[in-house]
Amino acid sequence: MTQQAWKPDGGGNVLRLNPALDRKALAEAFARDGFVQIENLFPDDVANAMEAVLANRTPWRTIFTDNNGQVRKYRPHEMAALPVQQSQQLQQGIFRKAREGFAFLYHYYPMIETLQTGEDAGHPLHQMVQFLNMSEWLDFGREIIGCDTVNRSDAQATLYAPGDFLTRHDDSYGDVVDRRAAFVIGFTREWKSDWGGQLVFYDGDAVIERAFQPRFNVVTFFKVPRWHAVTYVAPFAGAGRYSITGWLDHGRVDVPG
Ligand SMILES: O=C(O)CCC(=O)C(=O)O
Ligand SMILES: [Fe+2]
Repeated sequence: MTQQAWKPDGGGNVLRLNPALDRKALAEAFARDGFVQIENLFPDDVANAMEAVLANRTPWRTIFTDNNGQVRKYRPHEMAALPVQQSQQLQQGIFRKAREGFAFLYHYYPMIETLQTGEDAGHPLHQMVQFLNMSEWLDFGREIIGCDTVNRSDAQATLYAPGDFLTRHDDSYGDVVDRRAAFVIGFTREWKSDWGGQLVFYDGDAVIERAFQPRFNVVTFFKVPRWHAVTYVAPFAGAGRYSITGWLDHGRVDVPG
């Protein structure tokens, strides 16, 4: 598969990784700790273009668990059309579920699904998800996580806006796709720790092992299953938390090339 020029803003950015990453050292860190954080993942021009796409050109949808734990998805116009009373009821249901256990509310863009259906044809995130399924990324991921059999990136773009969260879970997803590692590629600049939105690792329910601040052009790989969460983004947060998140797994490769 040849790599196409990536032109989110009429420029000629070609999606590619920073060639200077010390893969061997990063793989050693992952093998030792079960996670690794990698700065400067993409060259600056790619990271900047990606940030512009996420901040300005992505038709974010809303996804959440309702009071029965059912996943609900809304497109922007559907969210906007909800009567105030109904949206307040939904909000209360989300809170009730989150109080008890697993629940979430965030914004997302399903890159694979829209690529398959032809929706938003030509959107730059489609090239991103194709890149995440090309050998440059898959070879890199296989080397970092020390698993040479993973054959797919399942991925989506996410925005955690003020009020968004994802409670504690472990990313296990049955045996069908056999996820080996999660990745979170951050495109968030100048975040303050008080704004929440940290990726947190837990030991059981009680001990916080580690918390990662949203950052720009930094990827976090972690071995799954592992208990983790995205903490509530404060109502006073001054920015959105933008990421490309996904898993390296053994799924059927169904991303059109
Ligand atoms: O955005 C993150 O930091 C993690 C997201 C996550 O855990 C998930 O989508 O399963
Ligand atoms: Fe997760």
